[in-house]
Amino acid sequence: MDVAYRLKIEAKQKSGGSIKRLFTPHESPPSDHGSRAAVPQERIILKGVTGIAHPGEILAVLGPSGSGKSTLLNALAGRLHGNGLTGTILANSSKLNKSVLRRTGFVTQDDILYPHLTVRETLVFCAMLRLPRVLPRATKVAAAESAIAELGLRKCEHTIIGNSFIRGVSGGERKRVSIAHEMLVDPSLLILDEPTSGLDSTAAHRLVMTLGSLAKKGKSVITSVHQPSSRVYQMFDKVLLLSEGQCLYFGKGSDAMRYFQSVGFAPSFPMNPADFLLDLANASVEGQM
Ligand SMILES: Nc1ncnc2c1ncn2[C@@H]1O[C@H](COP(=O)(O)OP(=O)(O)OP(=O)(O)O)[C@@H](O)[C@H]1O
Repeated sequence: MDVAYRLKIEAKQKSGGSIKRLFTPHESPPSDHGSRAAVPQERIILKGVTGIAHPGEILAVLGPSGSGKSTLLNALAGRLHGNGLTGTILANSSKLNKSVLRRTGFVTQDDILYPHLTVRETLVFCAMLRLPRVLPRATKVAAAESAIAELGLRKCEHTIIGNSFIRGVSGGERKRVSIAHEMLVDPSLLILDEPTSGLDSTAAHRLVMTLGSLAKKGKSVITSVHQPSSRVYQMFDKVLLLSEGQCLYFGKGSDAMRYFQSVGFAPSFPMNPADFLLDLANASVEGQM
Protein backbone atom coordinates (compact mmCIF):
# COMPACT_ATOMS: atom_id res chain seq x y z
CA MET A 1 0.00 0.00 0.00
CA ASP A 2 0.95 3.61 -0.57
CA VAL A 3 -1.94 5.74 0.57
CA ALA A 4 -2.86 9.39 0.92
CA TYR A 5 -6.30 10.68 1.83
CA ARG A 6 -7.53 14.24 1.86
CA LEU A 7 -11.02 15.39 2.68
CA LYS A 8 -12.95 18.44 1.60
CA ILE A 9 -14.92 19.68 4.58
CA GLU A 10 -17.82 22.01 3.90
CA ALA A 11 -17.62 24.44 6.80
CA LYS A 12 -20.94 26.28 6.69
CA GLN A 13 -20.55 29.51 8.62
CA LYS A 14 -23.84 31.10 9.50
CA SER A 15 -22.93 34.22 11.38
CA GLY A 16 -26.45 35.46 12.02
CA GLY A 17 -27.73 32.26 13.73
CA SER A 18 -29.54 32.49 17.04
CA ILE A 19 -27.18 30.06 18.81
CA LYS A 20 -24.16 32.11 17.76
CA ARG A 21 -25.98 35.28 18.99
CA LEU A 22 -26.60 33.54 22.29
CA PHE A 23 -22.88 33.07 22.88
CA THR A 24 -21.70 36.38 21.43
CA PRO A 25 -24.44 38.82 22.49
CA HIS A 26 -22.36 41.97 22.03
CA GLU A 27 -21.03 41.12 18.61
CA SER A 28 -22.47 43.35 15.91
CA PRO A 29 -24.24 41.44 13.11
CA PRO A 30 -22.58 41.23 9.70
CA SER A 31 -23.49 43.97 7.33
CA ASP A 32 -25.26 41.69 4.82
CA HIS A 33 -27.50 40.20 7.60
CA GLY A 34 -27.30 36.84 5.91
CA SER A 35 -25.23 33.70 5.86
CA ARG A 36 -21.85 33.66 4.20
CA ALA A 37 -21.15 31.12 1.49
CA ALA A 38 -19.88 27.70 2.55
CA VAL A 39 -16.09 27.72 2.88
CA PRO A 40 -14.65 24.40 1.74
CA GLN A 41 -11.58 23.42 3.74
CA GLU A 42 -9.22 20.65 2.91
CA ARG A 43 -7.83 18.35 5.52
CA ILE A 44 -5.11 15.77 4.99
CA ILE A 45 -5.99 12.67 6.99
CA LEU A 46 -3.31 10.30 5.61
CA LYS A 47 -0.09 11.28 3.90
CA GLY A 48 2.25 8.88 2.09
CA VAL A 49 1.56 5.85 4.29
CA THR A 50 3.34 2.80 2.89
CA GLY A 51 3.57 -0.79 4.06
CA ILE A 52 2.94 -4.43 3.25
CA ALA A 53 1.34 -7.37 5.09
CA HIS A 54 2.21 -10.97 4.23
CA PRO A 55 0.17 -14.12 4.79
CA GLY A 56 0.94 -15.62 8.19
CA GLU A 57 1.63 -12.22 9.76
CA ILE A 58 -0.09 -9.80 12.09
CA LEU A 59 0.47 -6.19 11.09
CA ALA A 60 -0.49 -3.84 13.92
CA VAL A 61 -1.43 -0.25 13.17
CA LEU A 62 -0.59 1.87 16.21
CA GLY A 63 -1.03 5.56 16.85
CA PRO A 64 -2.77 8.05 19.09
CA SER A 65 -6.47 8.78 18.81
CA GLY A 66 -7.18 10.69 15.60
CA SER A 67 -3.90 9.67 13.93
CA GLY A 68 -5.76 8.01 11.04
CA LYS A 69 -5.81 4.30 12.00
CA SER A 70 -9.49 3.71 11.17
CA THR A 71 -9.21 5.76 7.98
CA LEU A 72 -6.25 3.65 6.82
CA LEU A 73 -8.06 0.39 7.60
CA ASN A 74 -11.17 1.62 5.77
CA ALA A 75 -8.99 2.48 2.76
CA LEU A 76 -7.43 -1.00 2.81
CA ALA A 77 -10.88 -2.60 2.99
CA GLY A 78 -12.08 -0.58 -0.03
CA ARG A 79 -14.52 1.40 2.09
CA LEU A 80 -13.28 4.92 1.33
CA HIS A 81 -15.03 6.36 -1.64
CA GLY A 82 -14.64 9.66 -3.48
CA ASN A 83 -11.59 11.13 -5.11
CA GLY A 84 -9.80 12.15 -1.90
CA LEU A 85 -8.04 8.79 -1.78
CA THR A 86 -4.86 8.65 -3.86
CA GLY A 87 -2.01 6.17 -4.09
CA THR A 88 -2.00 2.45 -4.67
CA ILE A 89 -3.49 -0.42 -2.71
CA LEU A 90 -2.69 -3.83 -4.09
CA ALA A 91 -3.65 -7.32 -2.97
CA ASN A 92 -1.48 -10.01 -4.57
CA SER A 93 -0.49 -7.44 -7.21
CA SER A 94 -4.09 -6.69 -8.22
CA LYS A 95 -6.15 -3.64 -7.45
CA LEU A 96 -9.01 -3.83 -4.97
CA ASN A 97 -11.59 -5.39 -7.28
CA LYS A 98 -14.74 -7.26 -6.28
CA SER A 99 -13.08 -10.63 -6.02
CA VAL A 100 -10.33 -9.24 -3.75
CA LEU A 101 -12.90 -7.52 -1.52
CA ARG A 102 -14.90 -10.75 -1.30
CA ARG A 103 -11.82 -12.36 0.27
CA THR A 104 -11.39 -9.49 2.74
CA GLY A 105 -13.01 -9.60 6.18
CA PHE A 106 -13.53 -6.34 8.04
CA VAL A 107 -14.31 -6.27 11.75
CA THR A 108 -15.46 -2.77 12.63
CA GLN A 109 -14.95 -0.96 15.94
CA ASP A 110 -18.64 -1.31 16.83
CA ASP A 111 -20.04 -4.82 16.73
CA ILE A 112 -23.05 -4.99 14.43
CA LEU A 113 -24.87 -7.96 15.91
CA TYR A 114 -28.48 -8.71 16.84
CA PRO A 115 -28.69 -8.61 20.64
CA HIS A 116 -31.56 -11.14 20.88
CA LEU A 117 -29.94 -13.96 18.90
CA THR A 118 -27.66 -16.52 20.48
CA VAL A 119 -24.07 -16.88 19.27
CA ARG A 120 -25.01 -19.99 17.28
CA GLU A 121 -28.12 -18.40 15.77
CA THR A 122 -26.08 -15.33 14.81
CA LEU A 123 -23.48 -17.34 12.94
CA VAL A 124 -25.93 -19.75 11.28
CA PHE A 125 -28.04 -16.77 10.18
CA CYS A 126 -24.93 -15.04 8.83
CA ALA A 127 -23.82 -18.20 7.01
CA MET A 128 -27.25 -18.44 5.35
CA LEU A 129 -26.96 -14.83 4.16
CA ARG A 130 -23.32 -14.59 3.20
CA LEU A 131 -22.38 -17.97 1.76
CA PRO A 132 -23.21 -18.69 -1.91
CA ARG A 133 -26.86 -19.53 -2.54
CA VAL A 134 -25.89 -22.74 -4.35
CA LEU A 135 -24.39 -24.28 -1.21
CA PRO A 136 -26.71 -26.71 0.63
CA ARG A 137 -28.06 -25.67 4.04
CA ALA A 138 -26.04 -28.39 5.82
CA THR A 139 -22.77 -27.00 4.43
CA LYS A 140 -23.67 -23.52 5.67
CA VAL A 141 -24.49 -24.82 9.14
CA ALA A 142 -21.20 -26.74 9.13
CA ALA A 143 -19.36 -23.49 8.26
CA ALA A 144 -21.01 -21.80 11.26
CA GLU A 145 -20.05 -24.76 13.47
CA SER A 146 -16.43 -24.59 12.38
CA ALA A 147 -16.31 -20.81 13.01
CA ILE A 148 -17.68 -21.45 16.52
CA ALA A 149 -14.94 -24.02 17.15
CA GLU A 150 -12.18 -21.93 15.56
CA LEU A 151 -12.97 -18.84 17.66
CA GLY A 152 -13.43 -20.80 20.91
CA LEU A 153 -17.13 -19.97 21.25
CA ARG A 154 -18.38 -23.44 22.10
CA LYS A 155 -19.13 -22.72 25.76
CA CYS A 156 -21.27 -19.67 24.97
CA GLU A 157 -22.88 -20.82 21.73
CA HIS A 158 -26.37 -20.87 23.30
CA THR A 159 -26.00 -17.51 25.12
CA ILE A 160 -27.63 -14.47 23.59
CA ILE A 161 -25.41 -11.66 22.29
CA GLY A 162 -27.05 -9.00 24.47
CA ASN A 163 -26.29 -5.30 24.68
CA SER A 164 -26.07 -2.61 27.35
CA PHE A 165 -29.70 -3.31 28.39
CA ILE A 166 -29.82 -7.10 28.07
CA ARG A 167 -27.16 -9.25 29.70
CA GLY A 168 -25.44 -11.43 27.15
CA VAL A 169 -22.00 -12.73 26.24
CA SER A 170 -18.87 -11.00 27.56
CA GLY A 171 -17.08 -8.23 25.64
CA GLY A 172 -14.31 -10.61 24.55
CA GLU A 173 -16.82 -13.22 23.39
CA ARG A 174 -18.77 -10.57 21.46
CA LYS A 175 -15.56 -9.57 19.65
CA ARG A 176 -14.94 -13.23 18.85
CA VAL A 177 -18.43 -13.50 17.37
CA SER A 178 -17.71 -10.45 15.18
CA ILE A 179 -14.48 -12.12 14.00
CA ALA A 180 -16.27 -15.46 13.45
CA HIS A 181 -18.82 -13.52 11.38
CA GLU A 182 -16.01 -12.52 9.01
CA MET A 183 -14.28 -15.91 9.14
CA LEU A 184 -17.39 -17.54 7.67
CA VAL A 185 -16.45 -16.30 4.22
CA ASP A 186 -12.90 -17.65 4.67
CA PRO A 187 -11.09 -14.35 4.01
CA SER A 188 -7.44 -14.21 2.95
CA LEU A 189 -7.11 -10.80 4.54
CA LEU A 190 -8.68 -10.01 7.90
CA ILE A 191 -8.81 -6.34 8.91
CA LEU A 192 -9.84 -5.42 12.45
CA ASP A 193 -10.44 -1.96 13.88
CA GLU A 194 -9.57 -1.89 17.59
CA PRO A 195 -10.67 -5.47 18.40
CA THR A 196 -9.24 -5.27 21.92
CA SER A 197 -10.84 -1.99 23.01
CA GLY A 198 -12.92 -2.44 26.15
CA LEU A 199 -11.25 -5.77 27.00
CA ASP A 200 -9.10 -6.40 30.04
CA SER A 201 -5.44 -7.27 29.48
CA THR A 202 -6.00 -11.06 29.74
CA ALA A 203 -8.96 -11.05 27.33
CA ALA A 204 -7.04 -8.79 24.93
CA HIS A 205 -4.06 -11.15 25.02
CA ARG A 206 -6.31 -14.16 24.40
CA LEU A 207 -7.96 -12.40 21.46
CA VAL A 208 -4.63 -11.48 19.86
CA MET A 209 -3.48 -15.11 20.37
CA THR A 210 -6.56 -16.15 18.39
CA LEU A 211 -5.60 -13.67 15.66
CA GLY A 212 -2.11 -15.20 15.71
CA SER A 213 -3.54 -18.67 15.19
CA LEU A 214 -5.69 -17.41 12.28
CA ALA A 215 -2.57 -15.81 10.76
CA LYS A 216 -0.70 -19.12 11.13
CA LYS A 217 -3.38 -20.71 8.94
CA GLY A 218 -2.15 -18.47 6.11
CA LYS A 219 -4.27 -15.35 6.56
CA SER A 220 -2.90 -11.82 6.59
CA VAL A 221 -4.14 -9.98 9.67
CA ILE A 222 -4.10 -6.19 9.86
CA THR A 223 -5.37 -4.73 13.10
CA SER A 224 -5.38 -1.40 14.85
CA VAL A 225 -4.76 -1.58 18.56
CA HIS A 226 -5.18 1.33 20.89
CA GLN A 227 -2.99 0.51 23.87
CA PRO A 228 -1.36 -2.94 23.59
CA SER A 229 0.30 -4.47 26.64
CA SER A 230 3.89 -5.62 26.19
CA ARG A 231 2.88 -9.28 25.85
CA VAL A 232 0.33 -8.32 23.17
CA TYR A 233 2.94 -6.14 21.42
CA GLN A 234 5.45 -8.98 21.18
CA MET A 235 2.88 -10.98 19.18
CA PHE A 236 2.88 -8.44 16.35
CA ASP A 237 5.07 -9.42 13.44
CA LYS A 238 5.03 -5.94 11.94
CA VAL A 239 4.12 -2.53 13.27
CA LEU A 240 3.00 0.60 11.43
CA LEU A 241 3.14 3.66 13.67
CA LEU A 242 1.01 6.63 12.63
CA SER A 243 1.22 10.19 13.87
CA GLU A 244 -1.15 12.79 12.45
CA GLY A 245 -1.67 10.70 9.33
CA GLN A 246 2.01 10.12 8.65
CA CYS A 247 4.00 6.93 9.05
CA LEU A 248 6.69 7.22 11.73
CA TYR A 249 7.74 3.58 11.56
CA PHE A 250 6.98 0.54 9.49
CA GLY A 251 8.86 -2.67 10.11
CA LYS A 252 9.24 -5.60 12.46
CA GLY A 253 7.74 -4.99 15.88
CA SER A 254 10.86 -6.42 17.49
CA ASP A 255 13.11 -3.89 15.67
CA ALA A 256 11.15 -0.72 16.51
CA MET A 257 12.93 0.15 19.76
CA ARG A 258 16.36 -0.45 18.21
CA TYR A 259 15.43 1.76 15.27
CA PHE A 260 14.30 4.67 17.44
CA GLN A 261 17.37 4.27 19.64
CA SER A 262 19.56 4.50 16.52
CA VAL A 263 17.99 7.86 15.64
CA GLY A 264 18.37 9.24 19.16
CA PHE A 265 15.14 8.29 20.90
CA ALA A 266 15.35 5.82 23.74
CA PRO A 267 13.32 5.48 26.93
CA SER A 268 15.11 6.45 30.13
CA PHE A 269 13.88 3.24 31.84
CA PRO A 270 12.68 -0.16 30.57
CA MET A 271 9.11 0.23 29.36
CA ASN A 272 6.46 -1.38 27.18
CA PRO A 273 7.56 -0.69 23.57
CA ALA A 274 3.96 0.13 22.62
CA ASP A 275 3.78 2.84 25.32
CA PHE A 276 7.06 4.30 24.10
CA LEU A 277 5.93 4.30 20.46
CA LEU A 278 2.68 6.03 21.40
CA ASP A 279 4.61 8.64 23.42
CA LEU A 280 6.76 9.23 20.35
CA ALA A 281 3.73 9.55 18.10
CA ASN A 282 2.26 12.03 20.57
CA ALA A 283 5.57 13.93 20.43
CA SER A 284 6.03 13.56 24.18
CA VAL A 285 9.52 12.05 24.00
CA GLU A 286 12.62 14.24 23.83
CA GLY A 287 15.44 13.18 21.50
CA GLN A 288 18.94 12.72 22.93
CA MET A 289 20.99 13.89 19.95
N1 LIG B 1 -15.45 12.11 7.23
C1 LIG B 1 -14.65 12.86 7.98
N2 LIG B 1 -14.84 14.19 8.10
C2 LIG B 1 -14.02 14.96 8.84
N3 LIG B 1 -12.97 14.48 9.53
C3 LIG B 1 -12.72 13.17 9.44
C4 LIG B 1 -13.55 12.28 8.68
N4 LIG B 1 -13.04 11.03 8.79
C5 LIG B 1 -11.97 11.13 9.61
N5 LIG B 1 -11.78 12.40 9.99
C6 LIG B 1 -10.71 12.91 10.87
O1 LIG B 1 -9.53 12.24 10.53
C7 LIG B 1 -8.74 12.00 11.67
C8 LIG B 1 -8.39 10.53 11.73
O2 LIG B 1 -9.58 9.81 12.09
P1 LIG B 1 -9.54 8.25 12.41
O3 LIG B 1 -10.90 7.83 12.84
O4 LIG B 1 -8.94 7.54 11.24
O5 LIG B 1 -8.52 8.22 13.64
P2 LIG B 1 -8.14 7.00 14.60
O6 LIG B 1 -6.65 6.99 14.68
O7 LIG B 1 -8.79 5.75 14.14
O8 LIG B 1 -8.77 7.49 15.97
P3 LIG B 1 -9.39 6.60 17.20
O9 LIG B 1 -8.25 5.82 17.76
O10 LIG B 1 -9.86 7.66 18.14
O11 LIG B 1 -10.48 5.76 16.63
C9 LIG B 1 -9.54 12.48 12.87
O12 LIG B 1 -9.03 13.71 13.27
C10 LIG B 1 -10.96 12.59 12.35
O13 LIG B 1 -11.63 13.63 12.99
